[in-house]
Amino acid sequence: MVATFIDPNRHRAVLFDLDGVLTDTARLHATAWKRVFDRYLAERPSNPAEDHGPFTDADYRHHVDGKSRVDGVLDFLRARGIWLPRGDATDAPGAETAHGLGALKDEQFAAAVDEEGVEAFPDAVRLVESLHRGGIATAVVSASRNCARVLARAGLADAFDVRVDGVVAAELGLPGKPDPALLLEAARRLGAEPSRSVVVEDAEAGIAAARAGGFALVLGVARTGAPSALVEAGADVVVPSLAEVVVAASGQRRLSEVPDGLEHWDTVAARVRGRRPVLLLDFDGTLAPIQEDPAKVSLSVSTRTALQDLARHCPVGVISGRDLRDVRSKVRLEGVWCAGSHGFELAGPGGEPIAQRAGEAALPDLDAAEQCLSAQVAGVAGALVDRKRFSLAVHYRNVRPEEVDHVITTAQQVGAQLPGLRVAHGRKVVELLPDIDWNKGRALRWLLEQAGLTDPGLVPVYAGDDYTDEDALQEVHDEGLGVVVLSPEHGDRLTWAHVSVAGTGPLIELLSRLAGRPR
Ligand SMILES: O=P(O)(O)OC[C@H]1O[C@H](O[C@H]2O[C@H](CO)[C@@H](O)[C@H](O)[C@H]2O)[C@H](O)[C@@H](O)[C@@H]1O
Repeated sequence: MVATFIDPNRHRAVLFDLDGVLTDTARLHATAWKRVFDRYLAERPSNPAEDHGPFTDADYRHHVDGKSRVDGVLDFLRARGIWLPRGDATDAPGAETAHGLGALKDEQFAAAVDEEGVEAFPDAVRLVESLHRGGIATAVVSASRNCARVLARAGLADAFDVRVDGVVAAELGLPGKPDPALLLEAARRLGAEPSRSVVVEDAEAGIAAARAGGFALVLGVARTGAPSALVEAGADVVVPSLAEVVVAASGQRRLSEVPDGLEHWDTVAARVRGRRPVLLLDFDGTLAPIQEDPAKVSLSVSTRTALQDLARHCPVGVISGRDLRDVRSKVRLEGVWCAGSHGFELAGPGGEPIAQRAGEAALPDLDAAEQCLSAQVAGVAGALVDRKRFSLAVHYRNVRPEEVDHVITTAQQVGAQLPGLRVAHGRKVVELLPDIDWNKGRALRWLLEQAGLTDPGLVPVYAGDDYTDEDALQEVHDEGLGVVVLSPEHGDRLTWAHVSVAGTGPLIELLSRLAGRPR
């Protein structure tokens, strides 16, 4: 699972599907279709060449979702061996044509909207608001002729710069998804090239349309179903919720654009400006290379020797996702501060615990998540549930590829059900953490204050490799130096780091030069 960034430097517009992405109306559509098709198929004279079994969720996703009403009727019935005439818009609701059945479904959908109302998904509303703050244009693009009405019922009537829906499609004679015509029309109206626009979709037909239209980023949302169907349809990335989509800030860059710190020492020197460094370092993937078994990770002799030497010349701290006791037992260096559970627990250089109560309220939810996930993923070979005092990791590095989705989805669902927890992603790991405004960045600031290391003659330097390190890299972005340790697992994601290094060896070399202890 990859953190997903919308980047104002690259993306000019984001085009959203409506039902299931912005509003909770996909289930109203699915229910209305089911009523119409189940009744039609039950009343149709039996025929061995036709399948009259009930309409299923899979039928909705594969044949109907995202398409125009008429195309949905024709495509679904064709899959059941039934060819209906198309008819036209004058057909009465329930007439035995695609228009007739489509009109009947529309009556049922409209009644359901009136009876049940429409909710906008809060994660979608937050994303649209942050896109507007970031100066990125937005459109809603839907095959539905009910689009304006649904948006109004959800309180989103004025939330988008452009709307291209089933009404516009009929006026312009545009084909529905999976043809890209509606998306391309929306991009044209926004004045944004598809190659600089993002499409957010939950339907296979919509994903295929975005792919065919050459859009820069095709983002699938699998709020309930399995992400793999959307990946197969062509999504670049699939998220379980739009809360995982972040609008990048202007200080971030792609990993491929970050200069190597050893080759561009001038960049490092300009940030440090002769100040004494305070070295704050991530552990896994930074000080110790990634391994299949987290328990087998250790500092190499040369890294240990170099760190011990550094710790004698400048303040050093390790801020890890591991349990505090675990990371301390792996670091075992005199004079080094250690923070565990992504900064929710801290020990001073002599090992003395420093009270930090922020995560305590979440302990019952972490206990419940541990119990639940240990039971639910216990049967998956290679899955590992690792409880730390203030977080829970579900590792899938050693899980067979076809079972990875299941492990990720299960962990995310458990995290979403427990109000005290939030979900974060790391390298082949899903982490459940206390849902409070505390992270490695806040922990870094706290550590500097606890240790009395806020003197202007000091410069905080943070090095990390993973998504959870970005909070700390952001924290040092304005005043300090951020170093990202590259790995092939990253793709070309965004980072707050100023410079990169190619691995632990080059990192130690860079830190040693910084501390005036060149190796
Ligand atoms: O903040 P960190 O010190 O980087 O800790 C983050 C997680 O690191 C560990 O998992 C990662 O490293 C494992 C060993 O190389 C690897 O098998 C796994 O795939 C990685 O995600 C650790 O086990 C977790 O508890 C930490 O949260």
